[in-house]
Amino acid sequence: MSDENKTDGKEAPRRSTLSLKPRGGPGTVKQNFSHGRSNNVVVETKKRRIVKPGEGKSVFAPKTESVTPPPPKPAEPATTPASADAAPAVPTGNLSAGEMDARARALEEAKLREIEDQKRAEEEAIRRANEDAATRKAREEREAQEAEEAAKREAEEIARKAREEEEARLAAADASAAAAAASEDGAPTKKTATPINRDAARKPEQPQKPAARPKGTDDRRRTKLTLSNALNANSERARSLASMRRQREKQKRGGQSSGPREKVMREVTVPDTITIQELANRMSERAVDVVKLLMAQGQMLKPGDIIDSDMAQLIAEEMGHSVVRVSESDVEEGLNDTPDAPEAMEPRPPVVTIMGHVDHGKTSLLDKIREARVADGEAGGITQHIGAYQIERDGKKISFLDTPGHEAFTAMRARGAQATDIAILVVAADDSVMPQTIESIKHAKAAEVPMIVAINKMDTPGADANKVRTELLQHEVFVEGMGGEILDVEVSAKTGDGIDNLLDAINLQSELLELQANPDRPAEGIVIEAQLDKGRGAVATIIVQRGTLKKGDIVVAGSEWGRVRAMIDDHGKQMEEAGPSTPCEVLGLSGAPSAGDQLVVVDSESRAREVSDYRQRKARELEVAAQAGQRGSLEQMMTNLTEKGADKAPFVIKGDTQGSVEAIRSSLDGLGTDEVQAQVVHAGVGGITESDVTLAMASQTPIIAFNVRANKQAQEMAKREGIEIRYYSIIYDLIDDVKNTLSGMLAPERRETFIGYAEVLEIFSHSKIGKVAGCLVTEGHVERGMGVRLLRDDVVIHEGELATLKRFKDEVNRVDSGTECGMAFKKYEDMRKGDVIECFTVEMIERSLD
Ligand SMILES: Nc1nc2c(ncn2[C@@H]2O[C@H](COP(=O)(O)OP(=O)(O)OP(=O)(O)O)[C@@H](O)[C@H]2O)c(=O)[nH]1
Repeated sequence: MSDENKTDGKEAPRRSTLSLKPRGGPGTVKQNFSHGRSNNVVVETKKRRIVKPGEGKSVFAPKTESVTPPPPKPAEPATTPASADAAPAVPTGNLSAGEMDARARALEEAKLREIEDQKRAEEEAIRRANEDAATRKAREEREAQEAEEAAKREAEEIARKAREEEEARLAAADASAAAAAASEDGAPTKKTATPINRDAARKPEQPQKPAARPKGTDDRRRTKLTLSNALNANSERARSLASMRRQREKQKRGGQSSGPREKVMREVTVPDTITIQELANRMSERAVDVVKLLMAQGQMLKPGDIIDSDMAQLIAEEMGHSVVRVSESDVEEGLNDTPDAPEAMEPRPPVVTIMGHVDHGKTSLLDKIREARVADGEAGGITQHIGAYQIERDGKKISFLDTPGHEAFTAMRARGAQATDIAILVVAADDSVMPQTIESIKHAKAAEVPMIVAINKMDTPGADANKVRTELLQHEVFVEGMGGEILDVEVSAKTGDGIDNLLDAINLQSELLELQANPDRPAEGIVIEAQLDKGRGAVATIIVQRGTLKKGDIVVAGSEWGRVRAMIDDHGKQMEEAGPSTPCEVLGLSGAPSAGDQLVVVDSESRAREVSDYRQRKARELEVAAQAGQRGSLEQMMTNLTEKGADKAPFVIKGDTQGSVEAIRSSLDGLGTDEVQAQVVHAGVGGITESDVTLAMASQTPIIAFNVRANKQAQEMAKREGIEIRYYSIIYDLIDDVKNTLSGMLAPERRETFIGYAEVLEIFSHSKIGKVAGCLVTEGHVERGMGVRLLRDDVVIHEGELATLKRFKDEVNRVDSGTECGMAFKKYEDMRKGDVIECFTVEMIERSLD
């Protein structure tokens, strides 16, 4: 495609890029397409607009003006007129050759100048780059300061202008007011006043613009950031938009945090223990500041370390905050400390505990009172659980607690005494005062409950009630018959004689006590016994102490809680509610509480859960602390050291009730000696499960099962792993068995028996045996194979065995007193004339725990 074909016959001269080809006339271009079609396109040429010197700047003018430094300016007129001269030629569309040359020269010069400028800028950049950081920083600071000062000046200027304009406006207003007054006289005044007024009204708007816009806005508009601009030391460096924004942000922030930040004093809630980090958070302080403070006090702690409330309080107060101390135990507040109004109190039945030595007839007596045959159903005929019953006689109720008499149940007796109003001390008339009688007296006295002495088995031939009374005196129990105040009644549980007298005595005593309780309040009681029943879950035997326990109540018992699902009386009947002094079984607890725990009714499940959680946590902490104590405390370490020699027989105990487990545990503890000890690895209530077997496996211990059985899986696992499960239903058998095990572990006793003395008369040397002592047996006899000691001046020099015992030249087994013999020691030859040889035997005797 060529332009010659397209143009209308005229020959277009070939020109360079800067051609002065006639412009302004429309031309046509013919477009040929591959498929033969062609198209004529009209090409319109637009004229370039050349600005005259007077009207504005030439095309090159801005460049020369902004880039060219002042000195070369004189050269400018040469260039500018040239371009200006060329300008008038433009409208015609033709430039002369002279004009062309002038323009080319001007262009050339401009290019040269630009190159020079660039060079200078580069040199300046290098110089700046070489400038050390300190100088640069100083310069930047200076510049910033200058910028600040300039801003200040500008602001002052604006303020001044605004003031002046305000004044002018006021003056104008006055003038217009005057003009208005004058206008009433003639129109000309109005004419003169109007322009002033308009001017004054318009003018204040102008300075408001820069005032509204912060300093730098103008700069931003005015100056474009070019390299030469930026590097020109004379020109003020323009701020970038981002820099402006940053500065504004900084000012905003600075405005907020201007001056020393005011510290916020907080009320810090401090619990029993808290980590440093948490305390810092609650104070809104930095943990590092707290650590620093502690460091200054000589305490090297980390943010994650736990500190107690005292230390936390010190820190918080030191940092200027106030402290509110809360204790976790606060959750227990108000649980059972609400007093009852005297007018709400009503008489309540007495709770009577029957105590005494084993087999003195406690259960039989209670049985007679209840007319039920409880004693028949007991394993081995002994009470192993606490029983709680209520009887009604002549319209008066009496609640009874039967406690076991066996020595193992000390804790249970103590608890019985504590939960009771009156203690009945049963003493068999044919057996008199026995160890557990004495212990029961102590419990009753410790619990400060009045006693009634029931002298039982009065039907037996050897019964001697007075002997009982006299013996009781020794234990400071002064019965009525002996001039004291304690009621005593002679009874026979077998015949029923004296039972009425006993019940009368109980009623009399309870009247004296004036027992009262408020039945119209949420119930509180004490757990007498608790067990895990396979079908019924956790079952707690309780005695209500005040208030009335109802089915559906939400209760907390120790660390367990639950909704009372059912209540069962001592006859196995369901109850809807249980008033003060009523014994009952409670079903529905989350687990078996401990005997002696308080049972309290609470208003909501959340409250119950809160208290239960707190108590469980506390129990765990205690356990951990105890374990930590075992590991870490010096006292414990010393104990461990002294106990190191003792062999331990570990056991896992599972029992039917809390009380029996407790009893077994304390009995086993009591069996230990300095040499052997029973160690209870785990003790719990309920049947044996796989986890018990796992525990037993870990320490290779047998499992002691008291009145409980292993489930199928546990049985199989125990069989597979070779873990022995020993089943018992009588506590005597259990204790005897453990005793035997411990006895088996006792090291046999070494018993030495003296046989005879022989005096060394002479020392001979034998070629085969070595040194042989010629002796005379002075006492007893000496025997081959026995132990011998060499004594010199009654001091043992050597102990060993005889290598030879000769009579003349023959080896003999025994040499009697008054006979001479030759004796040699095994591996010892330093015998001397005058030494004495002691002969003895050693026996190893098996021992047992008594
Ligand atoms: N002759 C006679 N025997 C009695 C009398 N009271 C109890 N016994 C017998 O004494 C034995 C022990 O009686 P328990 O009632 O089991 O004695 P306990 O004090 O309850 O014993 P533990 O529950 O083991 O503390 C039983 O064989 C009774 O038959 C009594 O008044 N007269």
